[in-house]
Amino acid sequence: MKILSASQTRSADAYTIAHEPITSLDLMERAAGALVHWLKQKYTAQIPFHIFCGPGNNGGDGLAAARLLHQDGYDVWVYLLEASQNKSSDFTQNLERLPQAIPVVRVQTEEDLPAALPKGSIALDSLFGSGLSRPLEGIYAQAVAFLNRQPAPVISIDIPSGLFADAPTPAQSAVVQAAVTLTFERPKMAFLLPASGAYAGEWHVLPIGLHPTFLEQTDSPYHLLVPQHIKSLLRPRQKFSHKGTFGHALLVGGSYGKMGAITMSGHAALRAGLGLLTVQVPHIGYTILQTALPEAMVLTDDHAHHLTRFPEDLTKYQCVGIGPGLGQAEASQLALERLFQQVTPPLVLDADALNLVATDRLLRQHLPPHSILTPHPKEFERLTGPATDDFHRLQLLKEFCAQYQCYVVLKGAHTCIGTPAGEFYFNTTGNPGMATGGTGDVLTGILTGLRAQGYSALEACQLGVYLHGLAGNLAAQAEGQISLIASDLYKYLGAAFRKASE
Ligand SMILES: NC(=O)C1=CN([C@@H]2O[C@H](COP(=O)(O)OP(=O)(O)OC[C@H]3O[C@@H](n4cnc5c(N)ncnc54)[C@H](O)[C@@H]3O)[C@@H](O)[C@H]2O)[C@@H](O)CC1
Ligand SMILES: [K+]
Repeated sequence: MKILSASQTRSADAYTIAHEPITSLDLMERAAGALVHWLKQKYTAQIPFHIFCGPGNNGGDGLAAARLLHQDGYDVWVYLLEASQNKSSDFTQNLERLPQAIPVVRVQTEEDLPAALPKGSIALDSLFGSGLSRPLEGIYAQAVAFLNRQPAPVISIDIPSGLFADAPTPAQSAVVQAAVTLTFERPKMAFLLPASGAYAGEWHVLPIGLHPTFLEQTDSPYHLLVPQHIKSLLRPRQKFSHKGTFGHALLVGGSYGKMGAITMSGHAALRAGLGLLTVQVPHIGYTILQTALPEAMVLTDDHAHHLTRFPEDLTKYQCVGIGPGLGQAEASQLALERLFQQVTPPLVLDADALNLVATDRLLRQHLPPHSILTPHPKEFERLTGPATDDFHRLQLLKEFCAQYQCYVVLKGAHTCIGTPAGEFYFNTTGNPGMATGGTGDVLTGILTGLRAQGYSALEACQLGVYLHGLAGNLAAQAEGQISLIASDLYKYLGAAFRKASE
């Protein structure tokens, strides 16, 4: 699903108004209807709503929602913050339509704000939406501070007020901290990035029927991974297939004290549907692997504690995953240099393999094209240098993927896949329970297992990050987020495949 910029959203609104056709006022009514429908599912008419409206169309949404909630028997208070002279016409018309019975407080100075919102009420934030053009100041910033002080949960309409939809919001800006954001048609970029995403709280997308032709014809490099797309990628198993049909992967890693990492990758690769798995570990890992992962074949390095060479013949493997628990011994670096100068099967590089690539110019120069790299933000920074903000990091991601013709899975709450073509795919599954050691090793295993089965690099990345997060969600449902550990992810991977194919 494409993610639109604020200006593309404005164009989508305008196109819908012109081509559906529908008046702008009626489109706002549809948006308010979707909001109120959502609110009514969640809150009974015993819950009072305090609605803070700004001067633009976001404020207009709030006013229309106030009227609809009032009609449905809810107690509603409206606070008007219209210091700006540029009131939108839909705002003005919705103000005229507001029933007399709704109390309206005109807020010009901080003193006009109530001491506090009554216990048990909900605040709706419709101060500013995607039309925000500069950080909030004066009474608007004071209203934001007021809302953020309230114990009442704040529900932001479209976007938390003060947050820029698709540009960095300057530090120290006044931004509403929403418990929930109800956003129209598409999530905003800001929700997906670490510095801004937390302001949106739990966000929900409310479709408002923007014109499908516009959505189809508009290009965006930013995409969201959604269940329908994932389902379309999954290949069902054919009756006469055999283990050779599903690929043979090699996983390379493990070092003294870090054999668990490569063992977990192995479990995950197999649970991802892989036909055959060989794991290469330092000598010390032989018994560990044969015991902990009986389904895998094991090759041992001559060295007891770390990698010094790759197998001579790599042609029998459809993918090689390198890195979990690898360590950064000089001999391992040299082995990697030799590997990169050969023709290799598709590679998945993680953890110390990435750290070695980051510090060794020769490795970077010879990075085989179409490799998949899976850095977390710190590892990514080692590869590209520091980013000044989340949007700059996306720019660095784009440049890195283009320069090295690789796929980068930048891990985070919304893991982002960067491609050589300059596209970005944000994941929608996963939870904070997965912030625990070893979950990255599991992802490497899943990606290696999928790639070896013949999924393209992009397909493997999309399926891999989505299923990894979905397994995390299913594990958290059963075990809770706090107790979730990395091995739960491959334990629930089968359930994730089942759910994704429903
Ligand atoms: N017909 C449409 O176009 C629809 C618009 N919708 C709503 O409209 C919103 C966008 O509306 P607008 O474009 O009117 O934008 P906003 O409601 O976000 O506000 C824009 C107004 O605020 C002013 N402004 C911007 N930054 C300011 C600041 N820091 N301090 C003071 N004033 C500032 C602008 O000059 C403009 O007058 C969306 O977020 C959504 O909530 C929805 O009703 C769906 C349909
Ligand atoms: K808002």
